[in-house]
Amino acid sequence: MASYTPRVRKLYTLIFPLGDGRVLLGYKKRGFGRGKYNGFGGKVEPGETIAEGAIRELEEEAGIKAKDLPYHGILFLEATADPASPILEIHVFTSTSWTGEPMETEEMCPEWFSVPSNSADTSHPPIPFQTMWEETVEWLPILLGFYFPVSKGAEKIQMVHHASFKKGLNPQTGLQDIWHGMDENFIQWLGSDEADENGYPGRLENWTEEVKDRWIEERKKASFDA
Ligand SMILES: COc1nc(N)nc2c1ncn2[C@H]1C[C@H](O)[C@@H](COP(=O)(O)OP(=O)(O)OP(=O)(O)O)O1
Repeated sequence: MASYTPRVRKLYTLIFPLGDGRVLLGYKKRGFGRGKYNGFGGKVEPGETIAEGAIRELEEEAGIKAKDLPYHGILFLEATADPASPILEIHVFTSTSWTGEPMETEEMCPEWFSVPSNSADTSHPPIPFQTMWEETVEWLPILLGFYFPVSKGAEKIQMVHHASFKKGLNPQTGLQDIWHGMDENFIQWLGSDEADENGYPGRLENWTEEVKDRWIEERKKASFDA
């Protein structure tokens, strides 16, 4: 029987704190993604769970400690220009309850933005999609759009998203940057207790490493063959 060798992946977390009709984003002041707005997160450290890593990073970056942590999805990000590089596996959460007040830290400057919905708090500016990672623009409106009108059971909405990036000149920095432009991109929304017709579990909690790799490879092949 052929043995299964998992692909190298780096684990990251990403949290979007939510208020009534508003979302807290962080302006990244240094390092990877500097100059962009994003959720709060970072690498999962050895010995901690993904949820523990998410809570720690939110506190380090925004000064608040999450009391709830609905799980929404996984982003698989890959550099097309560098096939040997690991896949970034980013686990996405929201949070609606925390202790402390958002505050600027060495890494991030937190700011509230209005989410377009019936209950939107219009005292904040609209989400600055033009200064966010381009793959985030694909799924964040759907995630927030689902979340706000449907408060009951909203924590069940989940997604998997694969995006690959090509090398090029980054117009923002003027440098060669493998994350410069999005190449292939496919997204699947989950929300069922049943597996789909291809056998993929309807809940992310049930996705094994092997299932994740198979899903990515099948989607890539389908997009190549199309
Ligand atoms: C390129 O596409 C990305 N899109 C989005 N939305 N988020 C991304 C993308 N690539 C990375 N991220 C997220 C994942 C993490 O939340 C941060 C990066 O974390 P960082 O490299 O700053 O990790 P830390 O552990 O905080 O690093 P240091 O403490 O060593 O600065 O961005």
